[in-house]
This record gives sequence, structure tokens and C-alpha cells, in this order.
Amino acid sequence: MKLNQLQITNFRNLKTVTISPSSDLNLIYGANGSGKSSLLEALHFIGFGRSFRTNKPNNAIAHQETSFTIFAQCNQESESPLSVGLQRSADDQFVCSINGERSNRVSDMASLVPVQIFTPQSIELLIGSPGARRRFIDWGLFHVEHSFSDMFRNYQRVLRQRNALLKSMQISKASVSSEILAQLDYWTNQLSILGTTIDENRKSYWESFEPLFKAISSQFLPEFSFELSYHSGWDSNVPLADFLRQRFDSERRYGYTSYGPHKADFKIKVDGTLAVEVLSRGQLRMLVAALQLAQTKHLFNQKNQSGLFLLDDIGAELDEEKRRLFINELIKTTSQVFVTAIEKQQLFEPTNITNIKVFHVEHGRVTEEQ
Ligand SMILES: Nc1ncnc2c1ncn2[C@@H]1O[C@H](COP(=O)(O)OP(=O)(O)OP(=O)(O)O)[C@@H](O)[C@H]1O
Repeated sequence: MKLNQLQITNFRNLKTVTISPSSDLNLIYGANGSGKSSLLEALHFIGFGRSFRTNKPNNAIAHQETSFTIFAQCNQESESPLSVGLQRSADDQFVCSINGERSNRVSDMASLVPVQIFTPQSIELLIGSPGARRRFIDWGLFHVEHSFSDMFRNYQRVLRQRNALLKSMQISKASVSSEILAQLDYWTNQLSILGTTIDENRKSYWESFEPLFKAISSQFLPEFSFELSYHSGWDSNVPLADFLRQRFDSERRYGYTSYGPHKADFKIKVDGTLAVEVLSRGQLRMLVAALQLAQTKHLFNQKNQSGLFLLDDIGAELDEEKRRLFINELIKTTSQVFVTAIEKQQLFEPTNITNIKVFHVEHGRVTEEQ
């Protein structure tokens, strides 16, 4: 999938932007506050239906305007061209269009355009909460198997029902009626069926992902040998329903389900110690880069599909050699890469890539350099 035209209107300080990006590498530079990250943020909206900077999408509507629009035309591998658009209004309306057809499901659009982003904050994947690591695995699964997101939504719906029941039991001091216990049993079984399938999907993803990661990390960080482990969120040698039933007393005390795939995580260690305890910030960024690149390769291997890769502020904490290595490897996966930096010098011209476009951003205007 390659984006060949992008139009942005009233998105932060980008009033009207129309560009025809390179299918390989796009280098974007400009002073602080010129609008570089806003350009990547607009692309991120296409792949996720949300920002990577705020959970209040209305903040991205340009001041004094009532909506923003983002429209992209794309070429797809061996398929007919695709056009996607989205509009967000200040009255919280979100409308997507796919080849002119309206859709209110952001995931319909997101499934068509895989987007990954690498920013100075991306090390949150390693130092932050397990939720970010679960989303990382689930992004990979979603793009290989789109039905995964429906399965996960169902799991969350069942989890909410089960938690509501546990909460009511926690509040009530009376002994639990057989009717309530039967209801809990029902939701426990449902949770177990969906949870086991999610866990199996994640495990098989992890199995095929791990060797790709190992190969890339030995290139990106040859001084370390990493050990990866995936944790299901419960002892998955025991069926989830049995595991939960054995913990009924503590679950009732807490009033929620504290085991299951919603508690899954993965860990990366070096000689038995968590990588975050050992690596420098720049090395942690390279580790995240290796994880993301492995995911890009995995998608390409499984679906012969590539997407957009956004690198915001590439100059931060990565030396020139590492930047060059990362971008060159990304281009090999046939990703369409967008890189931003403040200074043009930080955006080296890679030697073996010919299809490069350079854009200068100034006060919200984006111009292509000839
Ligand atoms: N809703 C909005 N409407 C108009 N302008 C906005 C809005 N939100 C943010 N801005 C402004 O848009 C400008 C562009 O911000 P952006 O983060 O894209 O800059 P940048 O080029 O990435 O800068 P830096 O190099 O400092 O990260 C900033 O001046 C910011 O204050």
C-alpha cells in the first residue's frame, strides 16, 4: 500500500496541505512549531482513527474552525486504487469514507492502511504499562487477521459483564444466591472460550515474530543478546475457567477479574535482567525500532503487505549510523517512510535509495523541494 496523494484541511496549523509523497522515502524538515508532527499526526489518523499525541481529537481541529479533513489516495499491491478520507467535527462527529462509501467504523479504514509510528516517546512501549505491549501485539494480529479486533471487542464486553457481577457480589455482604453463581459461571465460561482463543492467537503470533526480532536486534544492537518471553495473563497450562473458579474468593474480594488475556504482557531481558534496567535511552529506542521493524517484516511475510512508517524527530537520541541503519532496513520492507527532523542535515540522503522526496514545512505550509 502506497499513498500517492495526501490532502489535509484545517488540521492544527496545517490550513491546506496537498502533497504527492514518494512511494519510498519522504524527508520532512522545518523549525520548531512549523507543523512537521502535525503532518505525521494526520497520517496517523488514517491508520488508527486517532492521534498519537492527544486523546481529545477535537484539539487537532485548527483554531476557529469547526472540522478537519484528511484525504488520501493510495495504490495497493495488485489491487485497485483506494481512496480514504475522514472528517472530524467539533460536535464529535467522526465520518470515514472508503472509495466514496461512508463508514462510521474507524477499524474499516484502519484495516486498509497499516501505520506505525516511532517517536521519542516510543520507549514507553518498554518502560510503560503492559497495556502498550498488549496493543503492540494486537496491532500485528489485527493486520494479519482483521477479525481479531471483533474477537477482542467481544472479550471486553464479556469481561465488563463479569466484572459488574463481581462488583455487585463485593458490595453485597449476603451469601451469594445460586442464581447469581449460575450467571457468574456463564460469564466465566464465555470469558474462557474467547480468552483462550485470543491467547492462542497471540502465542502463535509471538512464535513467528520472535525469530524476526532476534535477527534484527542482533544487527541493531549486536552487543546484547535478548531473551523474549510472552505471558498470557494467567497460568495458561490450566484452562482459564478453572483458573478463575479456583480464585473465586479473592475475585469477589477485589470485585473484578484480575487474570486473563487483558493482563497479558511480554518481557525482554538481557542476561536475565530486564532490558530497561540495562540499556541506555538511545539503545532502548533502537530496541523499540527492532520490535517495530520485526512487526513490519512479519506483516510483509504473512500478507505480502506493507504500510506507512512514520518517524518523528529522528534526530532525538539516535546517532547517524543508527538512523541510517533503521531507515535503510525499513525501506527494504517496501514500507513508505515519512521522517521528520528540525535540521535538514539530520536527514541524511541514504546512498542506495533513489526514490526520495524532501519537504520543507514552514508556518503550516508544506512545499516539496526540487
Ligand atoms: N488546534 C490547533 N490549531 C492551530 N494550531 C495549532 C493547533 N494545535 C497546535 N497548534 C500549533 O501548530 C504548530 C505545529 O505544531 P507541531 O507539533 O506540528 O510542530 P513541529 O514542527 O512538529 O514542532 P517541533 O519541532 O517543535 O516538534 C504549533 O505552533 C502548535 O502550537
